[in-house]
Amino acid sequence: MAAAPRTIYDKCFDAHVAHKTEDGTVILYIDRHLVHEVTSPQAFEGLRNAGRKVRRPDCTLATVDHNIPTVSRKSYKDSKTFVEEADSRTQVVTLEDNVKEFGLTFFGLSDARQGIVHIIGPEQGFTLPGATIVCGDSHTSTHGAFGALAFGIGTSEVEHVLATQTILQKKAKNMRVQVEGQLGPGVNSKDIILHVIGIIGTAGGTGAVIEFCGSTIRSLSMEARMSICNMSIEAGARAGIIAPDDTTYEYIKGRPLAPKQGPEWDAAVAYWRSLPSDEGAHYDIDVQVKAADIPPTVTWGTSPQDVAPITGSVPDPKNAKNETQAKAWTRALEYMGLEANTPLDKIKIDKVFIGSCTNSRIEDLRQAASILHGKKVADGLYCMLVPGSGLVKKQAEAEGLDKIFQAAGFDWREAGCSMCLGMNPDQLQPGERCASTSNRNFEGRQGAGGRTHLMSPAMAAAAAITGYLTDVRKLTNGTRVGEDASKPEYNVQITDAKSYLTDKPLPPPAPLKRVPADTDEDAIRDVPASQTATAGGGMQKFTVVKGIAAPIDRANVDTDLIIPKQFLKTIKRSGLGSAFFWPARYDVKTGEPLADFVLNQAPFNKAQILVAWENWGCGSSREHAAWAMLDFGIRAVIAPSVADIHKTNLAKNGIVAAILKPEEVKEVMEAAKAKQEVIVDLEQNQVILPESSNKAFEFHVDSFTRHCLLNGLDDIDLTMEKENFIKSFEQERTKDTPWLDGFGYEATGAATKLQPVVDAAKSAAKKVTGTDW
Ligand SMILES: CC(C)[C@H](C(=O)O)[C@@H](O)C(=O)O
Ligand code: SF4
Repeated sequence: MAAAPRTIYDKCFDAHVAHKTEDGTVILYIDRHLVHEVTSPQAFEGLRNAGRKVRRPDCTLATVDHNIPTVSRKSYKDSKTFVEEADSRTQVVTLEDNVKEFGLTFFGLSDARQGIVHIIGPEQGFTLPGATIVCGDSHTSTHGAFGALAFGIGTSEVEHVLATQTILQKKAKNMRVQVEGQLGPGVNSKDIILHVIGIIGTAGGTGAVIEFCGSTIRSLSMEARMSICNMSIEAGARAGIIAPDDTTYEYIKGRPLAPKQGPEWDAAVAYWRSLPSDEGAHYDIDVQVKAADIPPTVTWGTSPQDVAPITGSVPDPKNAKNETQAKAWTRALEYMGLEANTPLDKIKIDKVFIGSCTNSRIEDLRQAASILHGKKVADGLYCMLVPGSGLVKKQAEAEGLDKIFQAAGFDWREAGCSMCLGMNPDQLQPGERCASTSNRNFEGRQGAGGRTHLMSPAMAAAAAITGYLTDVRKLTNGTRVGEDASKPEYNVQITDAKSYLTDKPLPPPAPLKRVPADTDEDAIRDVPASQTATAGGGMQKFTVVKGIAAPIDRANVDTDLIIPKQFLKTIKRSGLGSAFFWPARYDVKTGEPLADFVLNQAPFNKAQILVAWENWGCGSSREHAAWAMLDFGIRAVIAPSVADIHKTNLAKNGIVAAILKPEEVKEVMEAAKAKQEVIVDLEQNQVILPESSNKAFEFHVDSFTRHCLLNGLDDIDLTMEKENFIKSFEQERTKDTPWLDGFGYEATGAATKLQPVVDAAKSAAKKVTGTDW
């Protein structure tokens, strides 16, 4: 019998199964692991505490991006003196130490290849079709543009990948978003993805991998495709993926970490050509979009689904489809300082940010420059341009784009995440409004009290010129913007991105013996090592929890709200309870607790359970959200749906996500509001309302997660029990896809040489027995 047709997701997933248990839990082999400073310190600490090594340093690439200043690096000597903020410095220096100790390839602040983790992977050819790619960062979905299975993970999973080069997964649903036809003038890939999120909502892709296809997607460049997959996470999806084609291969060819030209390249391309979905493959969810229906799009509210055509107006809560939406819109309008029915192009802005892993590549910069050339930004506006990597910056300077931006009045910065989330000093002040090319418009995202409108680089450039949200078509007389690279409307020389990749690679870091605590290390870190050590893995058992449940009467609570960026700068897991729900719990300006917020009121300030509406924990992969909840005392969340990455993070920390039907959540919410106790019983798989005649609602937790929760098990140990499967998978991988093995950077003059694969067996973790799952 012929094999059933498969999607590209099915193929990538199936090709990486190292082991599968009866309940469908898979040990999925990971080909590529990207690491940054925010989500890795606790993972390395966990490895260190357990005496484990990094299993595949050759498949791991680290950089600093979130915390770093974007001011000129001319005076850079070392990070200890360059990064001024103490807690940011601690994270940067901790990663520098960790890459040395564990022997990983690292692009630090003195390296032109440093940049946002999702920019540098593709740039270096580290990102390849058919590969599994993870990073402790939700926008890992970006790499799906190459036909890779790429997704964000939490810090416990980062530790799992570092130790085992695998991750525990269950198969997701297949979803297809097909976009057909030609885009109108002034419309580009950012508009496509904002429009799609507007249609399906921020929970639309929950539990699914979205394949983007259709003639519109095929016609896009790799960089435009990356912007689309990047924001799949804003659509709630586990990953986004686009089948590779000649555009993909052309982009990859010649990059430092790509398979080398010759038989290796030919074999790789032959394999990649087998990846696109088979005719007749099954999709659980299908969405069709006409390119002609997509206008230049902006967001008006505090969720990426709050989108509208720039020709439209701020919506009126009176027209909301239900009460929950009306409440959410009212709240969003209040936060954004907007009146219902205001035309969008009458909204005045204070700042413009062009950057982020969504839109800081060379084509994004060219797009913005093609609008800005010969123009000036509006009076009183602060505008910043933050290239995605040192190499993007170099290329832009060679093309003269920096001159265009600077002449227009933009601040030309160094590479990093910058004001996308403001973990560094680049932030909005309370009440400031920003036209931004980033991906999240959550409350406080770009600075406490700041207001974000998401849009494309062309639209952000148009807003910079007028000082208002602006329809870019008005500035271009309806012509297509920056599309004909052979006849640029501005006087710059378009260059080839790959010519910037020929720098002499830096040597890989030499292994470092860890310095004893309380010597030099304490001086660097501001916090003595003795106070920063955290136990790796290890979680409390969960059987039954009975207690007060706090009613969080909101949908789409994002992890930026559960714990905002300023608390992510820790290298510990503990002590975050006071930061839990900070933006809602405290006055942004005075830091005083807000008496009317439920978690500040007795008895809810002692709640062990939360009840919320759909899509709890959407957005960022920060496991800090789970740590903050745990530290506050929360052991269970009851909701109609919980976002994928966050759900895993909860489980890794012994917190149960009890998913109930909306009408059941309604009853629990009412009981919670009445201050009645609620029981979450994992042994019986039931939520019980003891004060309502023991009314019970069934919930389901997959059997492996349930087993770990009931027994408080460390899943790294469990995975290492199956190490023989991982080893044989690695042997097969070396035979079938040899280009995925063993190349890091090695200083051999100007050339990059393949490095042998490390002996993974030697780094095997200690063995445990007596568990069976
Ligand atoms: C810091 C990191 C966990 C986070 C993410 O996962 O997305 C960040 O990149 C963000 O954009 O909020
Ligand atoms: S979304 Fe922003 S903060 Fe997160 S990785 Fe991308 S640029 Fe960095």
